[in-house]
Amino acid sequence: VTNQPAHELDRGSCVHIENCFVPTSEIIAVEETDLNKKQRNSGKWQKMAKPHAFTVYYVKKARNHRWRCSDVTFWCVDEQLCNQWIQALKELLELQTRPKHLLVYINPYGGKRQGKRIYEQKVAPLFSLASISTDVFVTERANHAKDNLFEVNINKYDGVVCVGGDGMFSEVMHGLIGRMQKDSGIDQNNPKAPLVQCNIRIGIIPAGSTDCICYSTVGISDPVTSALHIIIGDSQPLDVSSVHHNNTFLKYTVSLLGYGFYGDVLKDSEKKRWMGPMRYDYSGFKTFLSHHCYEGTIYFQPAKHTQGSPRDKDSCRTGCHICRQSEQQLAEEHKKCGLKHEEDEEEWKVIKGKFLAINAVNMSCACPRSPKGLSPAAHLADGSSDLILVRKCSRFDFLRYLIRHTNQDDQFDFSFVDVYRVKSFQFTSKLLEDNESDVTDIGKKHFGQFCRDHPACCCSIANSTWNCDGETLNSSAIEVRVHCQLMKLFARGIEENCKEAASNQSTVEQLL
Ligand SMILES: Nc1ncnc2c1ncn2[C@@H]1O[C@H](COP(=O)(O)OP(=O)(O)OP(=O)(O)O)[C@@H](O)[C@H]1O
Ligand SMILES: CCCCCCCCCCCCC/C=C/[C@@H](O)[C@H](CO)NC(C)=O
Ligand SMILES: [Ca+2]
Repeated sequence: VTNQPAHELDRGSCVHIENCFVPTSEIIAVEETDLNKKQRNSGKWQKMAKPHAFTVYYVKKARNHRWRCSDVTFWCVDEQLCNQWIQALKELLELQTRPKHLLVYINPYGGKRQGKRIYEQKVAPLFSLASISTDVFVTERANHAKDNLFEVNINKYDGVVCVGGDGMFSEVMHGLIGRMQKDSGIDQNNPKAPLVQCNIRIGIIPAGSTDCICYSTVGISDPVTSALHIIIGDSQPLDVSSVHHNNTFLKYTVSLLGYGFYGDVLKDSEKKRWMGPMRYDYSGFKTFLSHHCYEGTIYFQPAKHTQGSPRDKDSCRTGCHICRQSEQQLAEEHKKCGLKHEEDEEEWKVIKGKFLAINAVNMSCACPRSPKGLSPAAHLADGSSDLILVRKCSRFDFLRYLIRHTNQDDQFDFSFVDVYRVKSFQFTSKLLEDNESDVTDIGKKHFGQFCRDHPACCCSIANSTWNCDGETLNSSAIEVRVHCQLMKLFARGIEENCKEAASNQSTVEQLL
């Protein structure tokens, strides 16, 4: 089957499986084959007196970023040669930085309530094949996983896996980032505190209703694909934004922080959890009909460090050069600025108005309902967020905007939609400004009399709610700051030319 001697394999090798090349980084496991179980179906080998065999399990890439575990068995007459191959391949796998011991949190109530079954039937057998040991924790209440992460001996683990949706991921992320800051003596309530990076990776096994974080970082929401990314030890850095109000930490967000439409949809849908994922369609329709707009003021600092723009045609893909450059650029800026906090002196822009939706997204927010996402050119790890402002418009125009989430047309090509790439922003609702609460501190600091110079207008009915990665957040004044690459996932971003790779591979399969 192969003409390469076992001792010639090195770290970057590919195993040549007939016409199919598998990078060693994508081998899942190598096992001696139990010949009693394995049927010797190839005529050539049936004639062997005492055959020996080993099986290589590897990642097979299918269409639309879907990965599957495939295997091929190598037969051999020489026992010693067979053992040499097994040994050499196992040594190669040892050289890969892969997780060996994982902490798994399962939300049994996320999505269609299938989390436990999905983990037990689809994921646990793969972990066991890859010799990964696990401590599994099925949550009994909301915040159970988060609280537990403050107590466990985290250093025992090479990663944390969450089985659930975006809300469950958010919980685990809060536990990990919070734990990291606590252990390092960082005060999360200080919005300007330089947060400590979280080097322990999180793997997401999608079992929620939207699974937007999984979809946007892997390209598909599929439990087996995600399990394989975890097994081979992929790594994808991720920007995280912190949300504060008056020097009080509220939440972190990695996908959507949305006020107005998406906040209202979430708030209404929480009452309908019994409907499962359908609740978003029901509440989406209801919220669309209500057509509420909200008045407020947004201050933002444009992200000057990054070369990209939200209107770019190219999207963030595996090994993205924009993310790499932004990381370097930010590191240089931090070195130069030192303790000077120059960020504060940088330009702030202000926008006042009536909005149907204010969406800040750290990633595209692609999901099965919206395959390109809310901002198709947003980057996973460039230290910026795309701030999308949908101004008051007719129901018909808003519907046209929503429909563009689901097709190929440019969703920013509307006179009532503005989009900015930012590194921080602040929002204050008009209601709060009028009440002259403490929150005006935020605005006054940068713009003094600005708000009072513009008399009140007629639109505000009540405040909306924030949709923060699928969790509700009630604050009508917030301060948001993007922390570049604060954490890492077991993922590799979305791969380019996936369709081509998949069709090449299927040709190979036909040849085998
Ligand atoms: N055992 C539990 N009982 C009740 N709620 C839980 C439990 N474990 C976790 N949760 C909470 O359930 C909420 C929603 O879970 P999850 O995100 O997994 O599903 P979802 O909301 O259906 O999916 P999505 O966020 O993708 O729309 C999270 O806020 C999480 O904190
Ligand atoms: C009539 C056409 C309607 C089209 C509606 C398109 C809907 C696209 C939905 C995109 C949501 C992406 C943002 C993700 C948000 C998640 O954080 C959150 C929790 O999982 N999900 C929702 C729905 O708020
Ligand atoms: Ca980003």
